[in-house]
Amino acid sequence: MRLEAKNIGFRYGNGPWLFQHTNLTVEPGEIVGLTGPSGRGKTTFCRILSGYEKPPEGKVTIGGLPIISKGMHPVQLVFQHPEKAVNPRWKMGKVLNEGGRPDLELLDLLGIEQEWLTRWPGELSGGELQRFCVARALGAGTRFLIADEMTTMLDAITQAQIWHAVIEIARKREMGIIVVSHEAKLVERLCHRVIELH
Ligand SMILES: Nc1ncnc2c1ncn2[C@@H]1O[C@H](COP(=O)(O)OP(=O)(O)OP(=O)(O)O)[C@@H](O)[C@H]1O
Repeated sequence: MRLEAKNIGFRYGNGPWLFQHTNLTVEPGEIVGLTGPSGRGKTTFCRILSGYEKPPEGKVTIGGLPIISKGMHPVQLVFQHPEKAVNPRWKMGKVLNEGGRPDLELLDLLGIEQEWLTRWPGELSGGELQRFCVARALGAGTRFLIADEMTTMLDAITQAQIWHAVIEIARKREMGIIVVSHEAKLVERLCHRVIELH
């Protein structure tokens, strides 16, 4: 089931068009890099793909069908700031369960410790918190993951561990990934192909 964005046009309110006639196809199991200068609309495009924004022009489909808005979205977005992505009043066990029953192998691959599940978000480091956001995004129903500067604020070792886990799971499940990053080396290393938003 491929993810397709066809003829997408978007602008905020009555502002100028950020992009128009934009197309993207990602196959299951494919890893695609999305690059472009700052402010060009990469994050906005990712938000459209994952259902947070409805484009005034064009459509997004999976397997040729529009995405149903009930339940967990099959296109999951993980962005740079994990502290903005979790409810500060929920302990981590509950945060994790938002993505469905956690996959123990995945938690292990991501280096999530059992003891962290009883902590509040504010009691974890940024890197520890981001591991939870990744685990939550990789629920059983996820077909495509969008990593929008997902590991940008992390040290090289944590970055490598998270990507190793994500790639491993993606390979097993034939999940597609879109990688948005300003780190050219990371994009080059991870992706089968790279497209530029312009
Ligand atoms: N809610 C909003 N209302 C109005 N304009 C917005 C809104 N969100 C983003 N923008 C504008 O849309 C443009 C594209 O932003 P976006 O975050 O998608 O770009 P980007 O390519 O991801 O940038 P970066 O690489 O710096 O993260 C920017 O000029 C931004 O100021």
